[in-house]
Amino acid sequence: MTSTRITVKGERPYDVVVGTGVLAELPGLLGDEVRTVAVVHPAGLPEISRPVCGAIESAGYSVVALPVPDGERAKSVDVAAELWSAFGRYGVTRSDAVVGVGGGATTDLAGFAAATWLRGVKVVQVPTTLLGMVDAAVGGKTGINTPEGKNLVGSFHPPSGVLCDLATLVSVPRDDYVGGLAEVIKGGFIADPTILLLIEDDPEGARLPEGRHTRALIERKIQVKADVVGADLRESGVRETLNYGHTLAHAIERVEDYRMRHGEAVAIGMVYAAELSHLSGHAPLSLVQRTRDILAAVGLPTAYRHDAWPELRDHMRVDKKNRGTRRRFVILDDVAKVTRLEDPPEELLEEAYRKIAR
Ligand SMILES: NC(=O)c1ccc[n+]([C@@H]2O[C@H](COP(=O)([O-])OP(=O)(O)OC[C@H]3O[C@@H](n4cnc5c(N)ncnc54)[C@H](O)[C@@H]3O)[C@@H](O)[C@H]2O)c1
Ligand SMILES: O=C(O)C(=O)C[C@@H](O)[C@H](O)[C@H](O)COP(=O)(O)O
Ligand SMILES: [Zn+2]
Repeated sequence: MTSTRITVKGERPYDVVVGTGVLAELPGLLGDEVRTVAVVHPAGLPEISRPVCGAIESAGYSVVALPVPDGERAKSVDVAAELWSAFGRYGVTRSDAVVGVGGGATTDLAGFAAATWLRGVKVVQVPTTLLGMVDAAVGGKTGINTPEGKNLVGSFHPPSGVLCDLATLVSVPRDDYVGGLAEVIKGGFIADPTILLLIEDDPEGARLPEGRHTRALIERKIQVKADVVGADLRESGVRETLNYGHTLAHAIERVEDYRMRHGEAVAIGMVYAAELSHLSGHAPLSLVQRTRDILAAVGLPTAYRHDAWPELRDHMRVDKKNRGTRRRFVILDDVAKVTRLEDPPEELLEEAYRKIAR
């Protein structure tokens, strides 16, 4: 299988490499100056970290494998502090590097640890879930959660490269894989309508790493993300579009104490954002229906608890897109036509919630 390279532009451009056998590129990305490489990986998945450590070791680097808790539990200040201690103990210097291997939670944490250690060391990301490949590992947004909310502490720290080994996707649990489809579908709604057509053509296949359109979907979504973050790394404009559906999603994740998958929360959040787009007079009703249909077709949720609104409304107040007391939402005029809803009235927000409540 040949590899595809998608370049992310910016101050220091880098490539996202998609294919199999892509770990061969690791030494080239680490370069000659690096001596010690800290490999951050989920503790329970030695089979995905072992080949990465092997590729680094056999290229002559000194490898420090640093296991972290699985999934979202890794994104805490305590786990970040453990990594800082380990970096200190093993002598990770400014000319060394961190490699993040795992799902989006692990790459967010690894990126954050790399961004903050010695004020920033090199990081290479090796995402091993669909969501990690098409979204989390690309674009340099790193972060951890705090008791107040999702990703509230973090930094923009682009990787030197992203290696997506498609073979790793076969062991991803089905629900985690499908969760990643929410971010793929988001890419369709905000920028690339072909993504929606490919999923609508074969929703069953979209749920599988070996699906007919899987590779095209992965590459197209990475291209959407690369285009956006290449133009606006620090989210001063167009990057906000990647947050479509996330205002409610992050509030749901917080209410669920991070036990709901990010992708599932994003799916519900996108139905809410579509309802908001329609109720505010921006998008046609057909956009709301299409959102529900495509998400349901791949098995993603489209509704949430009817009694959760007061809690969700409060959590949405800490969203990063807000400015002072002014609340801001990413909404659509139509597919691939993104706009913002500035300070909508409380009643409108609640009315949109009623449409997705069950
Ligand atoms: N930084 C960004 O721009 C960005 C973008 C989107 C999402 N995110 C973040 O990404 C996270 C969600 O990522 P996710 O969906 O990958 O979840 P995750 O990292 O929790 O991974 C899901 C599960 O799959 C397991 N896993 C990973 N690779 C595997 C493999 N190859 N085989 C078997 N199991 C494997 C993980 O250990 C975990 O249990 C959230 O924290 C979200 O906030 C960040
Ligand atoms: O890369 C971005 O920018 C995104 O918004 C992508 C989102 O899918 C991702 O979940 C991101 O972590 C959310 O960012 P946040 O700044 O709202 O925490
Ligand atoms: Zn997301």
